[in-house]
Amino acid sequence: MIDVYLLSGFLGSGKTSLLVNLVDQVKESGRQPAVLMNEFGELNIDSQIVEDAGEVPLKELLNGCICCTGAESTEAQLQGLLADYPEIDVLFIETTGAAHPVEALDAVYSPLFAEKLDVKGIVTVVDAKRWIDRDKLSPRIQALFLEQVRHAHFMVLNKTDLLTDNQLAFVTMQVTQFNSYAPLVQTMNAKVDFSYVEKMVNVAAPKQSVTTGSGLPLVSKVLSFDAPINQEHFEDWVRTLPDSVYRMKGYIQLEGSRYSHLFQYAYGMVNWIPEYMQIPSKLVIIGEQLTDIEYSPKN
Ligand SMILES: Nc1nc2c(ncn2[C@@H]2O[C@H](COP(=O)(O)OP(=O)(O)OP(=O)(O)O)[C@@H](O)[C@H]2O)c(=O)[nH]1
Repeated sequence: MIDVYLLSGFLGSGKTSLLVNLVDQVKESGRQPAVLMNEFGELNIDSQIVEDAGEVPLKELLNGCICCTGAESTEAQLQGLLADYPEIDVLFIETTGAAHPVEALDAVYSPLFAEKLDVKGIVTVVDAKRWIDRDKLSPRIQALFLEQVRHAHFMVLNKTDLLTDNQLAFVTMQVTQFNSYAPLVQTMNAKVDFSYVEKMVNVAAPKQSVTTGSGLPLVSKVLSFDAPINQEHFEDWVRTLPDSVYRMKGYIQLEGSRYSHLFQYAYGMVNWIPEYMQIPSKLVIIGEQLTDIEYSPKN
């Protein structure tokens, strides 16, 4: 399994600095890192910085973010990366500062990778200076900034050099109140010990009955099905699910169909798209508190 970390954080918070640091540390530990990054616009400055850091497999998604270029495009990029570099140990995915962490996670939780990727969690870089000035952001951007903090499994409170001791104590208290389950480190230039991140992400994310990824509040769970599924019965089950299920997707073999269907669920809506091949039936669920969620096929 490849350990996967999503690096989230507001524009300019220090994600690229963190990425370069972590990639170096993974290499020093004798493991093979890889990077998937995306940015707005054609000019990709960040990937240049990472390439300069040495031989690291890298895929980039230009023209849009991981969420709006579509999960399919990310899936294709990931598939390409995994095929080209079978020896990857740790994969970092830098999301654009404008990405909502749930959507960024969504892109990596593909049923195609359920057995290959171990999504460890979201590491959010919080710009300490920006936190103080966040009232100056527009309401929509402010909400995104807070969502990135709320969904973190590990927080890097960066740019601490720009704050007084009092301000730093105050910001740290506020941020940890806002997200009280994720460990936090205070940094300059996003310098953090990767072995500490690895250890603490696991502490913050106790393994439940999940196959890939884990953590609070966002968790994922994979259900596998051996026999074809009755569509009506399945959709009835979907309607019984709690609001804490945000997103589901999977390849499902339906009764009466020769090939699999791609199943998508978001915001209460279901969507089925026929595929032209048989793919093992697996459903990836993303949400909060999923331990009790199981599907019992129609007898
Ligand atoms: N003062 C100060 N500046 C920092 C710190 N960390 C990063 N910076 C600077 O902040 C700027 C943005 O850093 P990046 O690492 O590129 O941040 P990013 O989140 O990848 O930025 P985007 O790609 O725009 O989203 C750079 O000019 C860094 O040198 C810090 O701890 N203190």
